[in-house]
Amino acid sequence: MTTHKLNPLIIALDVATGREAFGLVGQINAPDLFVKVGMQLFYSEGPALVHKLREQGIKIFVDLKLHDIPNTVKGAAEALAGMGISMLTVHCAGGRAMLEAVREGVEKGASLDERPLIVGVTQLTSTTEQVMNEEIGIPGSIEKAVLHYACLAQSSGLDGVVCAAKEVPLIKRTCGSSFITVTPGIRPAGSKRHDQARLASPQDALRLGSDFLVVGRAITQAKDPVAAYQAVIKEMNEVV
Ligand SMILES: O=C(O)c1cc(=O)[nH]c(=O)n1[C@@H]1O[C@H](COP(=O)(O)O)[C@@H](O)[C@H]1O
Repeated sequence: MTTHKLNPLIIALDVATGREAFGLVGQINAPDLFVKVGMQLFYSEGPALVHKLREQGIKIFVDLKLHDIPNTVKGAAEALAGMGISMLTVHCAGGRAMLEAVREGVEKGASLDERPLIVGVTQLTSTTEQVMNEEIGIPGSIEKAVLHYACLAQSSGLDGVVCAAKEVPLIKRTCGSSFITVTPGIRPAGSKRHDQARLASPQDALRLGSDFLVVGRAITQAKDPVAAYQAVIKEMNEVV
């Protein structure tokens, strides 16, 4: 499993073209880059882009948030795992049989010594409690819903979950410290909140126990992405 020695800062490459993606990674040019290729970039550039990034020694999180019948996600997970990536996502809302199928697919597709981490999306960080209650139809608090999915993910063989930083302590207390938490919705002081609802600063996310911080627009849309990346790293390094 590719758990260890991954950079805890994941850059979300939410850009339209490979050219823009390579422009950004070339500018930042850090030795241990860990980037997220999401729907926009993967759907436009495909697996070829993943292979090209890998050739540069970059670690890759492919975030396609799988959510379909078990047989379909199993095949998708197998194909993704065969690309030599380090992390992938699936929606916990698909239920146990689907989550177990992703795990099976990953094990089938991955090489023996290296399988990607599988993390389950709990409640999107753009979702408020009101939206979850009134539109999605899940009653109660966000924390309770997120914890429910975290427990389901763990008992279905996933390595961790994607959640908001504030929810990390409860998940770690319940599922154990080795159950991985990946937290988007990260905003360094002074940056725009955009469409995110459940936010945290890089320092707060680390202090709350988050294992991986996902940062997109605060870096990729900054006037100076290199300075923005370095500022986040500096902020993270200040947390003892
Ligand atoms: O699975 C994810 O990565 C994800 C889950 C979630 O709940 N919220 C969330 O924002 N993300 C992703 O994290 C990234 C956040 O981007 P920024 O808001 O620009 O930092 C985007 O690529 C989202 O697709």
